[in-house]
Amino acid sequence: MGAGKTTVGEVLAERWGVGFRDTDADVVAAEGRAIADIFVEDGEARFRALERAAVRTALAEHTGVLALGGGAVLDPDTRTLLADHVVVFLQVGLADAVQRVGLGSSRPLLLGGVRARIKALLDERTPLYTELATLVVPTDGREPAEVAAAIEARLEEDTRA
Ligand SMILES: Nc1ncnc2c1ncn2[C@@H]1O[C@H](COP(=O)(O)OP(=O)(O)O)[C@@H](O)[C@H]1O
Ligand SMILES: O=C(O)C1=C[C@@H](OP(=O)(O)O)[C@@H](O)[C@H](O)C1
Ligand SMILES: [Mg+2]
Repeated sequence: MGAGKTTVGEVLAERWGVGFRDTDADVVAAEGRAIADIFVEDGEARFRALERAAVRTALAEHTGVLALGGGAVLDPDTRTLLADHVVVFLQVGLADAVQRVGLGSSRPLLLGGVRARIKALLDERTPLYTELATLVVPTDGREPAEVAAAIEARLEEDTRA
């Protein structure tokens, strides 16, 4: 949340001339309602099930850049689905994340104290992100285009190695 997955994913896809897809947008399109509404009306578990299905479908039919939601990897089946893919973990510190997401209410898990909620989510999820990532890229103090360029450079280094 606020790491820049959606923003940097779009920049990267444009840079590479490939398609971009975001599982949050896929869930919203399939359900015809906002993510915040899904959380309020049906709960987080239902959202995770919809998200798991969206990740499965996107990985099967999409060949470009795919952005996931920040909590997607909480689902064990989703983690398994990611096993053979290049997975980039966009690292963000508390201060930059808070600044980026502001006080917008479109992220239901941030309701009730943005700073404290982001800290709790970062503490809880960072071990999972690190475990799943094939590439870890810091984003603090970097513009989305710089982050996209850093991902590209690191992937090229890996290809040469
Ligand atoms: N590297 C960055 N520097 C500054 N702002 C950023 C950066 N990456 C994303 N943003 C901004 O932060 C907000 C959240 O970005 P977003 O791409 O939706 O993150 P995520 O998909 O990881 O939640 C957006 O307003 C976006 O413009
Ligand atoms: O961290 C999370 O659990 C969530 C992150 C959101 O996506 P972004 O990480 O793209 O904001 C979205 O999937 C939903 O609000 C839940
Ligand atoms: Mg996003």
